[in-house]
Amino acid sequence: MENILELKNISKSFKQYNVLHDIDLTIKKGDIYGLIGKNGAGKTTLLKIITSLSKQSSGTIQLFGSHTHKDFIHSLKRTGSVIETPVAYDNLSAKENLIYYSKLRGVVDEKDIEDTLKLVDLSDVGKKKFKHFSLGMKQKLGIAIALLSKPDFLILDEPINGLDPIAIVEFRELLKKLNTELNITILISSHILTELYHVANRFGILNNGTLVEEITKEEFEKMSQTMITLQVTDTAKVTPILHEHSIHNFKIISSSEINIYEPEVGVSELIQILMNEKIAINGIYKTGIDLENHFKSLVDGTVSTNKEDK
Ligand SMILES: Nc1ncnc2c1ncn2[C@@H]1O[C@H](COP(=O)(O)OP(=O)(O)OP(=O)(O)O)[C@@H](O)[C@H]1O
Repeated sequence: MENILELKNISKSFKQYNVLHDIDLTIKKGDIYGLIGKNGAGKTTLLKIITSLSKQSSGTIQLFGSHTHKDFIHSLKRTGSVIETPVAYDNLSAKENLIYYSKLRGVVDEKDIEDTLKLVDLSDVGKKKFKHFSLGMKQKLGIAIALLSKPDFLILDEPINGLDPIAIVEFRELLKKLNTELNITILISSHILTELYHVANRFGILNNGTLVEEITKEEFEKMSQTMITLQVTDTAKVTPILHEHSIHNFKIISSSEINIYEPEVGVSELIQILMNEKIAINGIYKTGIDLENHFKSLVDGTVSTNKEDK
């Protein structure tokens, strides 16, 4: 499938302070890609680099397959973005703002403006000025402005931040509509994991400027059904044994607990392997893991599991 965006070894430093480290990230056509990271992880910095609002210290960006800087700048025309807070004129209504921005961008079709207002569900807000909009309405207008140039790729920085539950649901529906009906590929950042889980099909987890994992929703769902938690006296003795049996996909949670993510390995098989090696098992169970716990395990090295579920 066509790659919309390909980042290779993107790093960014502000003076001596390294904010992004060797980011490799790929977004495919049709993706809703959720970039997850705690406050300060580097999400905005990365999105600014992708949209050319900031320059990387090193590394390459390919947008719509661009090979030269000129191609890249040209490809940016196919990209719409709302970075940080949505910007519009306080004393203008939704429609007046769209008319203003459409003139600025050379889009003159009045019907486009009406269609865009309808698409983001702002047709009925009349003469209400932007400064009196709710945060959800402001986010919608920000997207509407970005949509005026009919982008193939939309980049949204923390659009869910601060929205009330109803606005979140509406927002999710809007993103799905843009993705499925208008074939717009979307990159959306957030620290609200569960909200991205409902809307994204692929996730990149950013921690302290490093992309610690890229995972599809499908892979995650498979993994979440197949995690085995193993409790032993000393995990250091167990890890070489796991490797010897071709079990490589695991995470050491503490000196006494390991999570194993190998769909092919069953609990009884694992018990047999450990018994043969004379390892005492203090506990072993299949457990569910949700995106939030997975995120915690990657960024803090801690996972809380619901042991009642076994
Ligand atoms: N212009 C700058 N000069 C120096 N440091 C900066 C600059 N811009 C960002 N940083 C630092 O880079 C780090 C990452 O910031 P960034 O805004 O990208 O994080 P974020 O993941 O978007 O967080 P948030 O959700 O809080 O916006 C932070 O420690 C921030 O202080």
